[in-house]
Amino acid sequence: MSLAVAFRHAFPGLDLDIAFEAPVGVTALFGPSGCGKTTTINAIAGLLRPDSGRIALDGRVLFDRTTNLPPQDRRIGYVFQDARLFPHMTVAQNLRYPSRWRRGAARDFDRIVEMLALGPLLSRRPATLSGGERQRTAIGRALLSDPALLVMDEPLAALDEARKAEIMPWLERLRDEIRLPMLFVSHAVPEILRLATTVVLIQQGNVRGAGALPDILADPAMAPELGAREAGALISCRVEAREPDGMLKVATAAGPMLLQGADLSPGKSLRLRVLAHEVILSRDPPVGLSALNILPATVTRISGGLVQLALADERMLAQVTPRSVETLDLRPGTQCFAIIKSVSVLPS
Ligand SMILES: Nc1ncnc2c1ncn2[C@@H]1O[C@H](COP(=O)(O)OP(=O)(O)OP(=O)(O)O)[C@@H](O)[C@H]1O
Repeated sequence: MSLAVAFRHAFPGLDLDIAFEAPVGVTALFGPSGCGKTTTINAIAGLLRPDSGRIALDGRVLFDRTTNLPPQDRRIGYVFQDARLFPHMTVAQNLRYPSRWRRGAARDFDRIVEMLALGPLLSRRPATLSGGERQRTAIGRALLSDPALLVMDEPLAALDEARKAEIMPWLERLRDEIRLPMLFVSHAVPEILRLATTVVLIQQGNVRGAGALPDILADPAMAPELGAREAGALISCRVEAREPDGMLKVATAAGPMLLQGADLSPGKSLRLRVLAHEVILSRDPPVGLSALNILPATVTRISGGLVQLALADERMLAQVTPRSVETLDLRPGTQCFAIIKSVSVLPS
């Protein structure tokens, strides 16, 4: 199951040339305001007819030279920034609305109500719900239309931080339990770090980069698109043991690491966020340092003040000055040590 998108479209001020694939999981469309994210979504949903191209969902052509399916025949569930529920209907009636003509809808209804914990809300009207509850209802309604693709256009943008935190676990559950490609338009790097499996970076109507989230994060050429402060890698690990001093020992492909303060039990899988400005490089094994996490690494790329490192199967970024690159004589293939000052833990 996947979505394949390739289209061109010319607006007076912007030529769009967009191509990417969205597999099962959450594909984040990320880019500055006006880069073409909504236009891309509209082309996929059938709300805009591109000048040329081909858009196919599970091999089913939605748009090409001879085909242009109307939106209602595309099997796309749409979740907007504002939930757009019918105000005069209860939550149950809103949820049932798209499935009125569909077989098997009753079975799906119970499953989706359970998954999104909508049971206690079923008899309420939208005006009495919180923003997060409204969005959960909108997601449930979109899923009950039996979509082959779920499109979420900045679904958290209208929510305050507390409501965002409330709905995030439901979006994660959706990602992990529903085997669908999902497009997620967002400006917010923290949302993308938590939710996305695939990232498509769009700039001025063009795809600047697309790929699995860890690969995009560890690509020095992509760092400027995400914002310099956000440059850094995402590393998978498993909790091994709680040390006598309370520190947590975790196993990564690059070697063991120690974390402070995380309240997690052995066996749990985690993702560690290692920001480029928290990594220092040394050519020799460092001694007498307070940093606990020092891992052997090989330089793979240097670009724009960022050094990409290979640590076994993992990639990491270190922010260094041109002077340090010269002094340490760093180049692809250089063996060195990555001294990691701090990491943050993301739920896996
Ligand atoms: N109907 C239209 N007619 C002419 N130009 C348009 C039209 N729709 C969009 N554009 C142009 O395409 C550009 C991209 O618009 P789009 O809404 O896709 O951007 P976006 O990345 O979704 O932005 P934002 O994050 O602000 O929502 C706009 O800046 C605008 O110049």
